[in-house]
Amino acid sequence: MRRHKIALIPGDGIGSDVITAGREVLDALAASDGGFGFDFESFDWGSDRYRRTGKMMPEDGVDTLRGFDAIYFGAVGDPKIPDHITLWELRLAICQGLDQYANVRPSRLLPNITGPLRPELGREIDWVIVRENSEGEYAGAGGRAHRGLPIEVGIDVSVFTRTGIERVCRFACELAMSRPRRKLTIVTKSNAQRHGMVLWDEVCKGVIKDFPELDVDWMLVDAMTMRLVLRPGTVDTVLATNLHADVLSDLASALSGSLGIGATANLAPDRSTPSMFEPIHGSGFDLIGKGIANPIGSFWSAVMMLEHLGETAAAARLMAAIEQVTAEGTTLTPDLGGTAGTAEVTAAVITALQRQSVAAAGTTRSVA
Ligand SMILES: NC(=O)C1=CN([C@@H]2O[C@H](COP(=O)(O)OP(=O)(O)OC[C@H]3O[C@@H](n4cnc5c(N)ncnc54)[C@H](O)[C@@H]3O)[C@@H](O)[C@H]2O)C=CC1
Ligand SMILES: CC(=O)C(=O)O
Ligand SMILES: [K+]
Ligand SMILES: [Mn+2]
Repeated sequence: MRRHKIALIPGDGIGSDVITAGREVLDALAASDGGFGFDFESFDWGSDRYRRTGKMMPEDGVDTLRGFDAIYFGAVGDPKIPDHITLWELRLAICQGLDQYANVRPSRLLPNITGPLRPELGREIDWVIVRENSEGEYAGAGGRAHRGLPIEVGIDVSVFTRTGIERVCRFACELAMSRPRRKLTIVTKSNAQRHGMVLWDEVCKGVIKDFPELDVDWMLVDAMTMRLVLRPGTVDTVLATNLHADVLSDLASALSGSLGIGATANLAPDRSTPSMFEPIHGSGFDLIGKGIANPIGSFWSAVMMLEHLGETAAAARLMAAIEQVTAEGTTLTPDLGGTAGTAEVTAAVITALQRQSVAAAGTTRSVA
């Protein structure tokens, strides 16, 4: 039997709810498949640990993760601890430490879900956003000085390197080429940001020469928000910087129904380090302890993890089960207009998995 060694990092708030749910679904999937299994190891890294020890994770946390096939992550963030501490000491420490430079975020309307767009426009959403995940605006370069004085200053420096742009652009081109429309939109703000963003455009112009069949267009990020809303069908694969794609992907997720649906793969494409899979949302301060967080984003992220692990048939089965639950429409969380809790949606997906035949799963579409 194939065994996959998975590090579970539920983290904070609703991250913990949706990873508990995701693990249940993955266990049910493995049990009904019979060909593979998971060796899960759960880590208590996050804000409670920070309160106890002063650290979000141990000093050698990133090295501990190197021994796993993949990481399944919830969310980080606590109402009582500054967000920049929690994010930088856990999620960004892992993504940067393991050089997971390609963040992949698919969006489409799941069956029977009505997003905020008019139905004929909403149905056109079928996007994958590729977010540069190692540098750019979130490189962490900068500093503060003269604290508390009138001359106090805070500086964040965006860092764009030829290597960083080149590798993520090549990744996005290959991903776009693997999709039927072979279409890539490259997003920057190279009118106002005249150094790093101009380098971005120049490097990408060089990379796309290796992909003559790819249909490439260029957008400034402000206009891109307009295009996602008004002409969703003209967009397929999108490449953008760390900050721009962070913002665009929350918009994309909301346009496809809810922030609770969006899925992410933080990929280390050369596979020399493990990749990390998580819903795009955060720890959901307003939902903590209510048991109503939508687990679909974490399930869809599990689909991406299964694909990465080579379990493509199981990935298709899980996606089909998610789609069956949204299609039925009777067991949805409040963000999608329903009244169910996280546990009920989880149970519904497990029931759908148990009912489906492996043959039927072979006809479902893949994630990206
Ligand atoms: N990758 C990560 O771990 C991320 C962490 N954060 C952190 O999370 C904390 C809260 O940040 P916010 O900006 O409020 O973003 P958030 O994503 O936690 O929540 C934004 C809104 O979306 C809703 N929402 C999010 N996930 C949902 C789900 N599964 N089901 C239903 N509704 C859902 C929330 O109720 C809230 O109204 C902060 O500490 C922030 O730094 C934010 C984004 C990503
Ligand atoms: C931190 C954050 O917003 C994200 O990973 O999307
Ligand atoms: K998350
Ligand atoms: Mn985000």
